[in-house]
Amino acid sequence: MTPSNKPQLDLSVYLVTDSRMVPEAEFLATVEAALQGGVTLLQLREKSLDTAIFADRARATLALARKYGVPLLINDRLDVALAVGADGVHLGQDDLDAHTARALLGPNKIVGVTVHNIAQAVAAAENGADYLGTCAIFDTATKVHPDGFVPLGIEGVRTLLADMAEHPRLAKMPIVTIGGLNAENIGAVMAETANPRKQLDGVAVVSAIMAQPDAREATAELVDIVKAGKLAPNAQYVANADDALVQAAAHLLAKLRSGQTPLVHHLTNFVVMNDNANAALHIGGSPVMAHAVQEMNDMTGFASALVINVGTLSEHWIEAMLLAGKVANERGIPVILDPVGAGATAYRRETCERLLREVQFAVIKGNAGEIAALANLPGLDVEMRGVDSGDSSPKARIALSRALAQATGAVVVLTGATDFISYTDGDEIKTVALENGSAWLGKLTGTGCTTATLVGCFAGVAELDQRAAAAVAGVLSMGIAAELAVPEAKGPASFKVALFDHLYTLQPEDLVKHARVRVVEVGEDEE
Ligand SMILES: Cc1ncc(COP(=O)(O)OP(=O)(O)O)c(N)n1
Ligand SMILES: Cc1ncsc1CCOP(=O)(O)O
Repeated sequence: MTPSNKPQLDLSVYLVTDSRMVPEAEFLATVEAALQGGVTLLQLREKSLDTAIFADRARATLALARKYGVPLLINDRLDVALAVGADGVHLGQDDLDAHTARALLGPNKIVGVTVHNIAQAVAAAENGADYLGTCAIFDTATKVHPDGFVPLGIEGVRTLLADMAEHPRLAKMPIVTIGGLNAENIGAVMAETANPRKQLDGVAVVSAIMAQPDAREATAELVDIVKAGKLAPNAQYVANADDALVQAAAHLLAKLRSGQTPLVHHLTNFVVMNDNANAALHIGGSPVMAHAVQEMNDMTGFASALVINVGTLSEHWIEAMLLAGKVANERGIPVILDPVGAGATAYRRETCERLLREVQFAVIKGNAGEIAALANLPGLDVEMRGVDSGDSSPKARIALSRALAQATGAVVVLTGATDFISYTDGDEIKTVALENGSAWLGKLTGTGCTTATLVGCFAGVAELDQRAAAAVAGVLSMGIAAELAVPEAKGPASFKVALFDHLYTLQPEDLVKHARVRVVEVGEDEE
C-alpha cells in the first residue's frame, strides 16, 4: 500500500455518534440520514457496549460509511478499529498513545487525538496524529467530564489556534473543536476563534445531529454554516487580492522574476551584510555592499536603489551615507532609510537628523520606537494629533506613520505584528495595514534590515509613482515567505533556510494569494 491509499480527511462536519440518543432500531437510520445531509467524517463512540456488540455495530456503520464515501473512525478502541478494518481511531489523553496506535495501524489509517493545550498538540503531532480535536469548548450534557475540568471556551480555542499557527509542526495540522456546538453557535465559534493564519477545519458534534428529529436536515444546516465560516475569516483580505497596491506589488515581483536585476547599493551594518546580500539575490536583485567615501559617486551612480542602514555607524560611513544619498537624489535613484536604533544614542539621533535634512528618502522603514525617534527630531515639524508619547496602540502607530509620511514625503513602513505603511497620494495621506508574517522572524537577527533590502530591490524596478507598492511588495515578500517557511522549520536555523528558499521561489501569484492587506480608514480605532 502507498500513502495515497489513506482516506481524504475533511473535518468540516464531524459526527461523533452516541447510540443513547436514539432508539436502538433507529441508530443506523440516523447515521445514514446524517451521511445524506453531508457529514464529512464519522466517529463511532460507544462507551458502554460489550466488545462483540461494539464490533458488530462498527461493521454495520462501516458499511454505511463506505456507501457514502465518508471515513469511519472508532473512538478509543484500536482493537475494534483493527478488527473491522475501520479507517482509524480517535484517542483521548488517557487512551492508548498515538505513537503505538500509528505503529499498529500503519501509515494509511487516520489517527486523531484530543488535546487540551499546545504541549499536547505538539506531542500528538510528533507521535503521528493526522488531526487534532480539542477538549470540550463548552459545557455539554453529552459527556461527563472529571471534576475540575474547565471547558476551553472561545478564548482557549483561539489561543490554541494562534499558538499552532506559529509552530512548524502544527501550522498545517487540521483541527476541530467539540462540546455544546449547534447551529446557533458554530458560526460564531468559527469566526471568533480564527486568526488570519489558522482557523478551525470544522466542528464535531453529537447531539446537534444525533438528538435532532431530522438528522439529515440538521446536518445540512451545519454544513452550510461551516462552509460559510471557512471562507469568512479571510474574506476581507480575499477582497484585497484585487487591491491595486497588492496587484502593483505582484507586478513588481514579476519584473524581478523576469530578469530585471536592479543593482541595490547598501550602506548597511556588519551584522546583516551577508544575509541582506543573499536576500537581495534571492528576490531577484543584485546586491552591492560598499562603504568607502571614495567610491560612492561611482557605485551609487550605477545603482537602481540605495539602502542606508544606520545599525553600525562610524564617522566615515556617515560621510559616505550622506554622499551616496545626495548622488542618488541627484540621479533620481530611490533611497531607503533603515534607522536602526534611531533613538538609542545621541550619535544615531544626530546622524538621522542630518540624513533626513540632507537626503530625500523614498521609503523609511522602522519599528515604532525608531519611527517615533525620527518623528521627535528637531526640525521635522511632525504634527501628532491625539496621540500621547509612549502610546503603542495600533491607533498611535497608525498616527505616527502617517505623521512621518506627511513630514518627510517618504513612504513610511512602521513594522510590528501588524505593519502599517503610510504614503502620500497627491494631497492625501493613505495607510494600509499588512498582517502577514510570523513571530519566528523575531528569532533571527536582522530580519527588519532584510525587509529594507527587499523594499530596495522592489524600489529599484518601480516607477516614481509605485514607491508605496514597492514598500508593500518588500514587506509582503518577507511576511509571506516567513509564513510559508514556518511549516518546514524545526527551529530558528531551519526556519532561516526555509525563509531564504521561499524568498527565492516566491512568485507574483503567491503575493496575491496570501496577501493580507487592508486599507486603514482615517480615524479608525484599531483596538
Ligand atoms: C473529534 C473529537 N474530539 C474530541 C473528542 C473527545 O475525546 P476524549 O477526550 O478521548 O473523550 P471521549 O470521547 O473518549 O469521551 C472526541 N471523541 N472526538
Ligand atoms: C465527546 C466529547 N468530548 C468533548 S465534549 C464531547 C461531547 C460533545 O457532545 P455534544 O455535541 O452533544 O455537546
